[in-house]
Amino acid sequence: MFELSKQFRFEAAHTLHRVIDAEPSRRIHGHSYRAEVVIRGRPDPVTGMVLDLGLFERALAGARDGLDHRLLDEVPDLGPATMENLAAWIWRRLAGQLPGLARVTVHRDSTGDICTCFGPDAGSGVAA
Ligand SMILES: Nc1nc2c(c(=O)[nH]1)N=C([C@H](O)[C@H](O)COP(=O)(O)OP(=O)(O)OP(=O)(O)O)CN2
Ligand SMILES: [Zn+2]
Repeated sequence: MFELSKQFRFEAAHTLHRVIDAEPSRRIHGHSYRAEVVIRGRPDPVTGMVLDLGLFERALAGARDGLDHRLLDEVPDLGPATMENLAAWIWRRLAGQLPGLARVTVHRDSTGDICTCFGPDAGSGVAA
């Protein structure tokens, strides 16, 4: 069994309702995100590939386009623009296109924040 992964970066703005740091979080502000997508499978005996990385990249491009340079509050079906919901949104977006999808991890490198989604029921309050 193999794991094959690919990453993409996106820049996005959001607001959040929080108990702490409430006022600055409510204002529109931006973050740099990095998403890592992992699929699990066995290499095809003819091609030697779990999945052609070019096809992998094409699938990720659609998800990236839905998030990059967006106001995340306005992204359909995302819900509150947390890292948890971003990981779940990317999962839902890719699940139909990437057989063997195993996990989606969203990183905010500037603050060391990392969130991993392992399946479709991981979102909060948004129907899968
Ligand atoms: N469980 C979660 N908690 C928080 C999330 C989240 O997605 N899941 N997100 C936030 C906010 O995005 C918040 O803006 C992060 O705030 P903070 O850690 O203070 O980092 P900065 O805004 O200072 O980050 P910079 O990129 O350095 O500006 C909070 N909690
Ligand atoms: Zn934020």
